[in-house]
Amino acid sequence: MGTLTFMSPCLACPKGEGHARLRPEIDVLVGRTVDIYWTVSQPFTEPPHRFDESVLLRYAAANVDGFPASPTGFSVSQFGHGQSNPTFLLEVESGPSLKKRYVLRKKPSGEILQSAHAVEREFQVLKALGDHTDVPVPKVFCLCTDASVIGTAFYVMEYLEGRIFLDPKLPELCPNRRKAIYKETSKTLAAIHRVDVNSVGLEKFGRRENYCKRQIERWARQYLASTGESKPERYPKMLELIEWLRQHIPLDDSSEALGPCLVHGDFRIDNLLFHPNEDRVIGVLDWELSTLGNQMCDVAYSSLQYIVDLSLGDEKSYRGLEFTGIPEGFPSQAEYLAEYCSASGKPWPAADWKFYIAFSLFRGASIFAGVFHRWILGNASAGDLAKHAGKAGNALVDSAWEFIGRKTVLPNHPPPGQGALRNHQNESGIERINQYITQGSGKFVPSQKVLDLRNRLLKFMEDHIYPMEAEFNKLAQSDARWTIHPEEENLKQLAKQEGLWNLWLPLDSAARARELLFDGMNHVSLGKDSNLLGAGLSNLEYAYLCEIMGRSVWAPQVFNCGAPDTGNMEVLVRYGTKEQQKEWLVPLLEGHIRSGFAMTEPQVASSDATNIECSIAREGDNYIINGEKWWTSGAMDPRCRILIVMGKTDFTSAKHKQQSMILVDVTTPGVKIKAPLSVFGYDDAPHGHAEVSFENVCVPASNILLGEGRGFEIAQGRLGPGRLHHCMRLIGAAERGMQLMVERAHKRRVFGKSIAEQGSFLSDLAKCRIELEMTRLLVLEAADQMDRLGNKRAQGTVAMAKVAAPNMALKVLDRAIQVHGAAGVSSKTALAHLWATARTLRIADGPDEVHLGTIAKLELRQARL
Ligand SMILES: Cc1cc2nc3c(=O)[nH]c(=O)nc-3n(C[C@H](O)[C@H](O)[C@H](O)COP(=O)(O)OP(=O)(O)OC[C@H]3O[C@@H](n4cnc5c(N)ncnc54)[C@H](O)[C@@H]3O)c2cc1C
Repeated sequence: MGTLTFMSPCLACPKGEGHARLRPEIDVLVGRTVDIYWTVSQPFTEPPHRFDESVLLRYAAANVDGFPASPTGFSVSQFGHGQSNPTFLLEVESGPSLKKRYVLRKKPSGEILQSAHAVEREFQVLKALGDHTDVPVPKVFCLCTDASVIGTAFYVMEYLEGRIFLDPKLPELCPNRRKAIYKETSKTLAAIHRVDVNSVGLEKFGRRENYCKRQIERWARQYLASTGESKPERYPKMLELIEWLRQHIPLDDSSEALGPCLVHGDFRIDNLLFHPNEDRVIGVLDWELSTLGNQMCDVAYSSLQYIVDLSLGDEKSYRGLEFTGIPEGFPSQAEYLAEYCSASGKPWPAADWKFYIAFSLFRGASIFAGVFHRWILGNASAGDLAKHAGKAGNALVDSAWEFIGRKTVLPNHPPPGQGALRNHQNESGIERINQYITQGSGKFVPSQKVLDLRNRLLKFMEDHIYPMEAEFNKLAQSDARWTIHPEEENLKQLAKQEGLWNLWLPLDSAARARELLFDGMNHVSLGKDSNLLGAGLSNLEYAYLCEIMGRSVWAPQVFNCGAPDTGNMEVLVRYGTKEQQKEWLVPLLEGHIRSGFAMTEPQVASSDATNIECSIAREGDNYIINGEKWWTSGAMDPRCRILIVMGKTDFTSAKHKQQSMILVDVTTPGVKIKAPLSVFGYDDAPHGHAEVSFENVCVPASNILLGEGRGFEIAQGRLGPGRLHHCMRLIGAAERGMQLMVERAHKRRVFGKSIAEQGSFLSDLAKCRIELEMTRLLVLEAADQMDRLGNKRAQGTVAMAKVAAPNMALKVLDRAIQVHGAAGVSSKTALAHLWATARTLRIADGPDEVHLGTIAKLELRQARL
């Protein structure tokens, strides 16, 4: 056996160093199999653990299954010094070549704290798990509580051969194996957490409720006992941390509704025994601190290596992998958690992650304080390294405060790819849709290309959009609301670099733009402009992506997929001349400028565009425009440079031939952006919906689009795909509502139960999901029909989607608001703004009644045929 060195105190053990991980460094560091269950280190010599081997032999022969009845040899040796429950290897021979091995674990001799060395509990949990679950644990044979056998209670268990990895960075493994080992680690933890304690007889194994609260008090007491007068100095930040933790205990900590949950209490990679050759766990060890409680504490504890390095030493920063660099092949913290959530079916812990990590660090700091105190007293069994424990403890406290101070600690959702796509999380549907759209084949199963884009988009949202929402909102409510947040422009560049740019541009329109603007050059020859023309997607393909952008009101413009720009660009692509395209379409495609569409007028019912009164009169080589517009979305944006104005060039011709559309540079004299309008109090700064007046505005005649009297024709073209985009985004808005609703329902307790347990909520939630899925299918169908049949023949289905989508989103968001109580109507969540936006789309996208009229007319026409 190799020599033993102290590595790190076990942060779960009340005695700390008494439970220190002792390592056979040679065997393990080179990654070779550690050939015994728990490394044999020292001969059976330690005086406090002496006992009569012959009595033990007799007892074992009578009580241990398969133990040789007449052994020819029997030896006992002790595993690594320092374990809080002394552990021994029993080797028994019953013939020249027949040797059997067992492991015995006992309480320490002498006076002990009963609660700290409860081998009876270890035996109980190992037996329950071994007999009834697939959690890999060594098989236990017998528990002996008769002190006359070896002096204290003990149990005997199976001896397993395998590997223990003592360094969580797994330096001895290649990147692929590291990944596999961590995946297995998270799956094993999930297997423990999935155990139904009632059905395996562990329902009385501990108290579930108020676990964190009790733990905080326990470790706070320990810290106070180890520091202060005539002891090591107290660290004021530790006292503040205790207070912070008391104030931030997660709501579900007191929930009985979650039922009793098994907690390992010391779950970390070096308590797992891996198969000698395969990357799978064959035994979870060290159950001394197992109990019932809050399982997220186990999860956070098992992730601490990302935040801190717990090994003691000189001149250390104690900084974890997030600072020192994540080794190749290693999952990020979010990926590790995603695997765990996927395997356990637990909700994504972003909301309370600060607490759980801070709590684990606090517990560690308290243990280190104890170790340091004992070192000063001269009785630390961790040896000389314990002299660093004081500094290490304070470093953990500093890390906790640094972590608490971070803007974000986890993305709002698990990262796409790996386990997250299979996540059972939240029952929110966000991951459910990932499940069904990524599996098998069928009409609505997107191609691999779309799935790749979708995953990249999801990651972009997690990494860049959700974390910035609060910041963008803050600026939009400040005095500087009509300016652009610099980060928005940075994100646009990033989206462009990542190929998440102009994805809305349909394949056929892109082909036309390529022809006119780039003389038919293909993507490759376009070089740096290669993604200006989108990704060559159909409307159906874009639907899967647009939906994701709809989850945040801030997202679409970052990808240059926001309204009204997409509709305006579509007009320019389809109906613009080469010159018009060069002047306006290119900067729009590049995202350098923005645009507005000015049709609606305050004095006439604008849902019937034949009422429009704005005049566009030809004078020589120019047109003179006079009129009042309102609700010109985007006109307040400082980047807005071009308006497409709808007006009448001939008040006398046929009803649908009077209207024309013309391009107007907003800087043209006579254009007055008068004031922003607000929607339920939201002025949507810096985008805005403006009142605009045109007073003798003179523009070149070449600014007319398609020709005089062609306004209606263009409107039909513009409002096809462009308006379906609203429906796609509304699906995303509703998904966000579902997700927030479910998260809230799990957390919030009313009248003794969580909202998630209230019957009325359950039925409402289910109905929301049904409506959302029906609407999603309708929107996908409409997009598919536009691709296959063209915009005109798809108009009935598009009209249905336009009515169904905002109405569905309103219902879902309204329900989500209700579940949030007063917070739901405030600006504390994204719900109120999403709801307000969805409500406008029952009007802004053409009133429901107009679409219903279209649907009904088609239905009647069909019946006549
Ligand atoms: C947030 C927001 C953004 C907007 N952005 C733009 C923009 O960028 N550019 C732009 O030009 N306009 C924009 N609009 C205006 C929008 O297009 C119009 O509000 C819409 O076309 C309806 O016109 P109206 O407001 O004049 O309502 P009206 O035409 O006066 O209609 C009022 C109501 O009459 C009823 N009605 C209408 N037609 C029928 C029918 N056939 N049968 C039965 N009842 C009917 C409906 O209940 C309808 O809501 C926006 C509006 C909002 C709220």
